[in-house]
Amino acid sequence: MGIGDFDLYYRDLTAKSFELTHQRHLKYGPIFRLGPESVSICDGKFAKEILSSHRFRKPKEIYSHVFQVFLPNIFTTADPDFHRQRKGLLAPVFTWANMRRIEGTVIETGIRPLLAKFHRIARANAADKSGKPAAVVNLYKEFTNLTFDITGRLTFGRSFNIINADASQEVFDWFSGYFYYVAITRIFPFLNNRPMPFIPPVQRGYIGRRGIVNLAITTVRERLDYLKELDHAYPDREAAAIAGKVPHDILQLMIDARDNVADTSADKAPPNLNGSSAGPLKMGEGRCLSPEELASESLVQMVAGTETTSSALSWVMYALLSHPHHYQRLVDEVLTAFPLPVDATSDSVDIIRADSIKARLPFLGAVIQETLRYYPSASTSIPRVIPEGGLDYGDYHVPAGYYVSIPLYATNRDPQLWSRPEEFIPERWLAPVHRPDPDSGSGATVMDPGVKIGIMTFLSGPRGCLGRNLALMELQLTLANLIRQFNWEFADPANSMLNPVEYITLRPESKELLVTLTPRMEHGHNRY
Ligand code: HEM
Repeated sequence: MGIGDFDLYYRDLTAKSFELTHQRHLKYGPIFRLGPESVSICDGKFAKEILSSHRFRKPKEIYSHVFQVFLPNIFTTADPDFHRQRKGLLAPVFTWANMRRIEGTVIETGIRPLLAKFHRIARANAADKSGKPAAVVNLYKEFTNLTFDITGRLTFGRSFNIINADASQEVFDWFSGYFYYVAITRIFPFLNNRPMPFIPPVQRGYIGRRGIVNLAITTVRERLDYLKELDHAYPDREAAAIAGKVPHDILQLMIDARDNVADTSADKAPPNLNGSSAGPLKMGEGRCLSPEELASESLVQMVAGTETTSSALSWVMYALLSHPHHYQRLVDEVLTAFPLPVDATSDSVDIIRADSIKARLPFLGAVIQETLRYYPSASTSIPRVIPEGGLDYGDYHVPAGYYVSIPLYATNRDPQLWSRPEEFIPERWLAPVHRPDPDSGSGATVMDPGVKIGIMTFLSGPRGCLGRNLALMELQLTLANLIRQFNWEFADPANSMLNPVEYITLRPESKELLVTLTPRMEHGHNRY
């Protein structure tokens, strides 16, 4: 272990690595040495070049540790051929057209139950002696439960129903145990992969990992058995779909996905869960994912897609409530575009859909983008291995084999790309803003260069986020509908400041975003 490693652990332990790296870039410029064999580069345009191809590979040991719960998968692989093939199969699953297909599932599993729960809470409050429907909830926790239920339903084919659960669910404990385990075994690798009954948190993580792997395998098996039965009952899949028997979720889209390359050799056909070959694929069908590969991809989506999205939801609400004029502008936009019918009741009010939200709520889009810039859910530094020939940046040459890290939080606040980067300004996404010229003191009114280049929050290039469209759809649906149906305020305005900390994702240190909700229908005809 070198001095650089101590620095790395120090930064990890503070949970403020994102902020420390940002401060160092402001002090030392766009490049500095991060460790004995690694550099950090904060330069949006250059980062895009690095990420535009597979030349700068993922360091296998770092990625497999966190994201390889089971088999190598799209997230953990460092092999360009494996990745190209897997992304070729999975990227079409996450197109907007497919998001529309699964939107109903997202609404029924997550958005509607959450709205109903908030109405229930308000109704219960109104029934007590205060008579007021306003009620306090911890939005951070509610959003964690929401995205857990949605991703679980989409990738495991079943809702864990945590939104409505009174007690913690076993599966939720498995995942949280696993996340904690990953954090500990990263610092103490010798604890990895073995039962540790005398160290309860490690043992919990060990059990958690076994639990989620078994669950993923069982889920895929059950779905494949179900589809076999369907094939017996209906002449073809289209007839089954018309009868409403084909599930609308990501698991199904992954099962149906084929790559463009026809592969007729038996030895390349995917093995089944018992390890034997599933037999040759039919000509022209292309390769599909084996059951084990499906289980592995479902798992990594669960790991990569829940806390990232719930963190983004919490930070949007926090940013809005900390900037009441932005909040008010958004409320006006939502209620003008989608007024509540005067006789609306909590049960009858419709849910606004993603296409209408995108078309009619531009300020919401800007607020989401600005929050993803300002509080990137994955605020960490993204490491890549420098290929043969080394890396030239300005006057510097960094040798092959070193790591280059791209700090997402710092790049999203790079003054070269964003005017007044430390301010939360959603308007920058809609219209030119004043960019002061540091030399002349004057300036110009132009679009921020960062708007054109784009935020780094989902990364970019071939290794960019697979679930970006899904995350954006979840954000739009949740925020538009929550803001339309309820008014939101900090529960304790005098103590509302949150301290962001980084534990893989950026979250409030307290794990709390305490807010008061008041149903808007209360002011019309409908009452509790
Ligand atoms: C606001 C929410 C999200 C954010 C900020 C986010 C961010 C990111 C980032 C920064 C990466 C690159 C990581 C790296 O290379 O180290 C990534 C990759 C990935 N994300 Fe997301 N993500 C989000 C939601 C999701 C969702 C909902 C899913 C799926 C259900 C998902 C699945 C993945 C996968 C599979 C990869 C690996 C892609 C590849 O290597 O080709 N993410 N995400």
